[in-house]
Amino acid sequence: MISPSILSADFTNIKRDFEIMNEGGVDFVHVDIMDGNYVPNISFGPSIVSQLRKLTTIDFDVHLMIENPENYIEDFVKAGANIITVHPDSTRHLNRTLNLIKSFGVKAGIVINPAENLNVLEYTLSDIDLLLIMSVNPGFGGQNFIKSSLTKIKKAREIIRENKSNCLIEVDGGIKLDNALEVFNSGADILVAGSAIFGSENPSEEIFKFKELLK
Ligand SMILES: O=C(CO)[C@H](O)[C@H](O)COP(=O)(O)O
Ligand SMILES: [Co+2]
Repeated sequence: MISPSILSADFTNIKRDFEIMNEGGVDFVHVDIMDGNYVPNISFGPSIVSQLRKLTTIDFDVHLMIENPENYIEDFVKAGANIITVHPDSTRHLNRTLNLIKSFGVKAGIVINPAENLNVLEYTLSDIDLLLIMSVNPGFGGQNFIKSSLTKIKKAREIIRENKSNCLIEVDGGIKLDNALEVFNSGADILVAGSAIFGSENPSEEIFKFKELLK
């Protein structure tokens, strides 16, 4: 599955970019929320997300790169999030935050940074619907894919299989047409692609190529 990140979309022409995603039949829209504190960059908040919600019926996969995300879960649910992922080190009581997300009927996930291991899964796997593996350091679009992520994706796939879990693996950062298949074959279910799609001359064609490649 493919989840274009709108971080690299053209916000002066955002309706057009949503039409492209609607027509391209993408599986999710990846929405990156940055607070300038957990990560050294600021993107946008729930009010923008709720405006974007009017432009599509595709599920919003909301990636929270913010401190104390528990304080904003309800706002993002009201804004139209369908999946909410949080970084374990951004929230004091991870189990409580995951339960809070699910209490609104929204899917919950955790995010693993490039230098972090998968140990947190031991006591969270049964509580999550999605594991988001970062293949760049969070904060910016357009960075290079970190190769060691492939080993981590394979390990995560193995843990999920051993535990007979339905948890999906999503991979985020530096995914392009030339590494997408390797990421997919390592065990990813959902690929996030921001600059590869919206930084290209022809985003519709890029979406089509990603879909063809992953068929
Ligand atoms: O979470 C993110 C950055 O923190 C973005 O989702 C990610 O970087 C996507 O952009 P690109 O495909 O250009 O790497
Ligand atoms: Co992201």
